[in-house]
Amino acid sequence: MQNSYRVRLAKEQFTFCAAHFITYAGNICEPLHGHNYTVSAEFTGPLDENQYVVDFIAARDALMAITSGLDHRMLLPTSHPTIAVVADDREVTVTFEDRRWVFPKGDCVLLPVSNTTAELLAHHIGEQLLASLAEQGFAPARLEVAVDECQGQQGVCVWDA
Ligand SMILES: Nc1nc2c(c(=O)[nH]1)N=C([C@H](O)[C@H](O)COP(=O)(O)OP(=O)(O)OP(=O)(O)O)CN2
Repeated sequence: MQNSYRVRLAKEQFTFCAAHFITYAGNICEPLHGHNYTVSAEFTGPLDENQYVVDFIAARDALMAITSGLDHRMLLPTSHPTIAVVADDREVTVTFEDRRWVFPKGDCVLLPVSNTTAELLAHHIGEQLLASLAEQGFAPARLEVAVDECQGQQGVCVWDA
C-alpha cells in the first residue's frame, strides 16, 4: 500500500462578501447581486524536511491575503466577450448591450477572467495562491481550489504538476 499526503484549508476566515453578475446562455446577463463566497484549498505532494506538504501558516496567510482583497468589492471580468469594463482614475464604467453601471474605482476588483463564475474565481484565486507560495519555496504537486457561492454550490479548479 502507498501513502500520499494532503493539506486541506477550509476556514471561516476565507469568506469574502462580494458583488458580481455573469452572463449565461449567450446573452442573458444576470442582475447585479452578491454572495458570501467561501474558499477552500487542498494541496497534495511529498513531505518536505519539516514533514509538511505545505506549511499551514504560509498557505493560510497567502489565501487570507487573496480573499481579503476580494472582500466588499464589485468583481468585474476584464476579458468577457460582451461585458466591457473601462477604468479611469476615479471610476469603472461597465456596459453590456444597453445596460451601463458606474462604480467608484476603489470598490472594484478587475479580474483577468471571461466571466465571474465560481469556477473562474477558483482559477484566479488558485493562480494567485500558487504564485505566492512559489515565492516562499512551496510547489505542491497538486492543488484544488473550491469557491462556494452559497453554502453548497461550488466551482472547483484543479492544477496537476
Ligand atoms: N457552474 C456554475 N453555475 C452557475 C454559476 C457559477 O458560477 N457556476 N453562477 C450562477 C449565478 O451567479 C447565480 O448567482 C447563482 O445562482 P443562485 O443559486 O440563484 O444563487 P443565490 O445566491 O441567489 O442562491 P439561492 O439559493 O437562490 O439563495 C448560476 N449558475
